[in-house]
Amino acid sequence: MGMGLEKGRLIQHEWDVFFCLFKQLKKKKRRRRMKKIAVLQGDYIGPEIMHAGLEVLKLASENTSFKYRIYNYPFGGEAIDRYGEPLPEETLKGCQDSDAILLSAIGGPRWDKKRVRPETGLLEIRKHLGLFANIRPTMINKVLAEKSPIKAEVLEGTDFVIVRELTSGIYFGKPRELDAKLAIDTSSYKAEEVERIMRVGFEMSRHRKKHVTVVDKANVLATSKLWRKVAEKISEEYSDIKIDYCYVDAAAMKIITQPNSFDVIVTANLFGDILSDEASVLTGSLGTIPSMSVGVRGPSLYEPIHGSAPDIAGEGIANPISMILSIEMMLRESFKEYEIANNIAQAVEKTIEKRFLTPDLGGVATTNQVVKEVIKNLKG
Ligand SMILES: NC(=O)c1ccc[n+]([C@@H]2O[C@H](COP(=O)([O-])OP(=O)(O)OC[C@H]3O[C@@H](n4cnc5c(N)ncnc54)[C@H](O)[C@@H]3O)[C@@H](O)[C@H]2O)c1
Ligand SMILES: CC(C)[C@H](C(=O)O)[C@@H](O)C(=O)O
Ligand SMILES: [Mg+2]
Repeated sequence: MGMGLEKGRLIQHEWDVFFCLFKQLKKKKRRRRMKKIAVLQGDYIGPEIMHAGLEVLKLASENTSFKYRIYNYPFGGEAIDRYGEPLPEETLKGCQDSDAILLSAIGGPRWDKKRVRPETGLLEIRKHLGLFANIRPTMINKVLAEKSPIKAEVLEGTDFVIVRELTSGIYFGKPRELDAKLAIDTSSYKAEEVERIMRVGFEMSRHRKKHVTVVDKANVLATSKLWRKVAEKISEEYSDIKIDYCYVDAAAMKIITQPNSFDVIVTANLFGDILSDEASVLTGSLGTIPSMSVGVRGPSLYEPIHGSAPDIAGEGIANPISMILSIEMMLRESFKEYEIANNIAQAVEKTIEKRFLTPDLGGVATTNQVVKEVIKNLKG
């Protein structure tokens, strides 16, 4: 019996080793698997900057072990024209089935008076994929500081991130009504929605300057009062991190006058939308800021914070940096491809230093010239 047991143990042990190796092999294979990237090229300048970003991705990934395949799907205005809706089933399924999603920008005057707007598709995809946290970094380098309308000494040391709640608040609250005499929007937040976005903010801050600022309107709004209550509770779990509070009107002023006083700003959907466009002024242009939207599970979505810039579409002068840096974020966060991401980041930095700048940054370069320069500056 003893022997049998021993033998059994041995066999069991061999199986364990075998399964362990098998699992490791599978894991390796999974890591090496061709990644699926869903691409939503969007409207107006959307296709121009997406093309630019994908060129950089292609060249930066060449001769590396990172393999990917692009799947293009109709979305936004383009999808309304073809299918009558901004988020067709095929697009949603393709995105759900991907490893990461790249979006440029949608919308524009062409659809402003249509029954359905492209922007509805954007809200739908965020909701369907549960992308509740939108991360919008503001980083400044020397050249961008020169281009900024804000004084260099004010900008000194600025490096903050806006953590914007993305699937609730006034964007999604019910009732929503509109008739000739009355319009209603509803702002609502559940404590659990506030709690999870707070945790994202605190976790991020842990790897940064350990300072969270909750931006709200708690002197007036019930939702903001709940935000503060939840923030206070969660902050007890993060005793190493400093927390403070700022009303949104004052925050709008401080972002311009004391931008280096922030590390991680956690805020509601609408406040985050407005403050992040404002923060882009610090960097000299809206065309420089990337973003990432993450959920509990499933693929994350990467997109510039700006819109489809109809006023410059077709001129070949859109700034591609926001799109290129969104791709850099994707490589880092979804694929852990730090080397390729770092290579792209340094190539963008060099391109800016060498003053290859589009007109929004006071330069004369075209989108293509910037892209060519970024590619030239890639190492290896
Ligand atoms: N995520 C998105 O897809 C998204 C985001 C914001 C706005 N929109 C939509 O975009 C459309 C246009 O909106 P808008 O004009 O208010 O805002 P916008 O962000 O498109 O443009 C605002 C200003 O910034 C400039 N700009 C923006 N991106 C630029 C870039 N990469 N390079 C150079 N200049 C750039 C534009 O030329 C314009 O002068 C609207 O339909 C809006 O709803 C979409
Ligand atoms: C187009 C619009 C719906 C969108 C938003 O308000 O979230 C945009 O402004 C953004 O910042 O991504
Ligand atoms: Mg916006």
